[in-house]
Amino acid sequence: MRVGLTGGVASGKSTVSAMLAELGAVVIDADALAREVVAPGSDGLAAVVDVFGLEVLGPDGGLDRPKLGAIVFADPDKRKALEAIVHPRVRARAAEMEAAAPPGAIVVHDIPLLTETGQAPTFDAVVVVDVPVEVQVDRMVRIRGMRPEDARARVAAQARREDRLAVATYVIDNTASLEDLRAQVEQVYAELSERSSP
Ligand SMILES: CC(C)(COP(=O)(O)OP(=O)(O)OC[C@H]1O[C@@H](n2cnc3c(N)ncnc32)[C@H](O)[C@@H]1O)[C@@H](O)C(=O)NCCC(=O)NCCS
Ligand SMILES: Nc1ncnc2c1ncn2[C@@H]1O[C@H](COP(=O)(O)OP(=O)(O)OP(=O)(O)O)[C@@H](O)[C@H]1O
Repeated sequence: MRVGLTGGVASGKSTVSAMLAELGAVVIDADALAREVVAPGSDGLAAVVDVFGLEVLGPDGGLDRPKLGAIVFADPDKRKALEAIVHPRVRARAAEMEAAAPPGAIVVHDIPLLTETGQAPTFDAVVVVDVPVEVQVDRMVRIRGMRPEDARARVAAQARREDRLAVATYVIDNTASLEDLRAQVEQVYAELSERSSP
């Protein structure tokens, strides 16, 4: 069974993914793959340097992610240019990882831009982690130390909350405690397990 997991930035996708993995799901994390495909020495990094120049490299030769983030979250055309490099490579790696999953596994694809990229219909079920924008911004500022304007720029680069909710099979509300979140994740996992082996 193939499950898409999405949510806005800092909504709690990674936290939910970790809980699903503990319960037995095979999780494929698009953000992690997006880092892997531009690792030092990769053709992805060479392609990024071709488009954005050597100034997006740090002193160690790796990608200066905060610097590239400041560029692409201020300019939609530049963001699209970066996505055109990263997304095809992420999808190829995700397909390889899915092919290597054990038969019968519940495979969860954690994809921040699942709604934006129109991938919802390709999954058997879509789980959306939902919080209001103010909670997203608060977590980015308070926990990650981002400037409020940078946090809002990231939110603005993503689908609206109602567009994500429109593609959800299951909605997980992550405005309360982690215990409350875990209880909802367990419930969703039980329902996915039932659907995958009725
Ligand atoms: C711009 C980059 C270098 C900034 O790196 P940084 O380490 O600060 O952020 P990280 O990659 O950990 O992403 C954190 C979150 O930002 C949001 N985000 C990332 N890229 C995008 C994007 N293109 N559009 C909207 N939101 C995005 C997502 O919610 C993601 O979960 C990086 O996000 C990137 O390479 N983005 C383009 C690839 C992409 O679209 N990734 C997202 C899913 S594959
Ligand atoms: N219910 C909660 N209560 C308090 N803090 C939470 C809760 N859920 C998640 N967090 C914290 O909020 C931050 C964002 O969560 P997480 O990293 O899981 O989000 P994400 O959606 O994966 O983010 P990104 O889009 O940047 O990849 C983390 O520091 C996490 O520990």
